[in-house]
Amino acid sequence: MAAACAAASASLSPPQLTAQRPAAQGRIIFPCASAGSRSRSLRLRPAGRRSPAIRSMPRANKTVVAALADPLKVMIAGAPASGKGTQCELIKTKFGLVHISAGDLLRAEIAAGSENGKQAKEFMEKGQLVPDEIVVNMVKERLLQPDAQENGWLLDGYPRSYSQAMALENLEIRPDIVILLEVPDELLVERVVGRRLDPVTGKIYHLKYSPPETEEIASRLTQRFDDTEEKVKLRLETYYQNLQSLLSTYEDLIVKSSLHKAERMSKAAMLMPISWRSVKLMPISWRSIALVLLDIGLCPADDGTPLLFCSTS
Ligand SMILES: Nc1ncnc2c1ncn2[C@@H]1O[C@H](COP(=O)(O)OP(=O)(O)O)[C@@H](O)[C@H]1O
Repeated sequence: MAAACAAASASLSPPQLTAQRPAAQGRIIFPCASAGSRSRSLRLRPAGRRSPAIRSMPRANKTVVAALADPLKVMIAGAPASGKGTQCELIKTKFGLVHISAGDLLRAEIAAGSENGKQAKEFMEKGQLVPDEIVVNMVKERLLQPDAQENGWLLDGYPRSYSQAMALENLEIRPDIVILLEVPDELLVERVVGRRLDPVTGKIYHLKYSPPETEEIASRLTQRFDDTEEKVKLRLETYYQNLQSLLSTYEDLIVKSSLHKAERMSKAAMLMPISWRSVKLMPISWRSIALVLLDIGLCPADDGTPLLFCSTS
């Protein structure tokens, strides 16, 4: 396991899926895991024996062999302010996936003043799920667009109910891995209430843990209309009511990052039990990629707690 992890995790640079993704054989380049480490490739070929050329390579140059025809598909779930946005940025950058956030799609509808947006806002203000009639098609259409089909996708905040999960299952749209971020509620409320957005750069700040660098930035920060203590409590309630449907639909694909455990464990101790079960259950073709995904690193969040998937490069 450790050797496989090391081999896979050493290969990190933005994937070049589009240009080099033939049906049964391709090549993904991942960024270096840390400054100074060499860029290595994950060579994708039909499962089976490695070629003599690969077998005879010196260990440091060996590529990880995996069968892969399709681009990576990742789902990420977690309570409000559990860190989905931060992790999505890092995963997106590492793997070149198209980030599709259901919440962002809805906010774009609101900003555009569309009928869907107007209806959605009423539910969002109450911390409730926006009805399927609006959300399901919106997400489905985005997932089916060519960029997501070609580069793979990172779906954030969808599905949030059994019916939404089934809508994807009926279309035979399944992720390769589902990342679930677990963070204690008291931290979540504090994170949400202090969260601010810089509308110019898109950067997220926290008034206490990650304050704006200058007065000028501070003066233009905005707060999401549903980021109040009262509303986040409602959003949390909705989240927990619907979590079970996600867990049961993707039971075999879920990788959990549990913050309360992470606080007490070393990086290795935390990553192994999380990753090992899912990796074993995952189709052979995705094992090496899952190992890469799970070994990107660990670094503190703004409030000092550890997060998975922080960039180490
Ligand atoms: N899959 C979804 N189904 C229904 N409503 C959604 C969905 N995703 C987001 N929403 C609505 O948008 C709001 C904001 O979602 P999001 O931006 O993901 O933030 P958070 O995860 O922090 O609540 C939710 O509270 C909900 O009202």
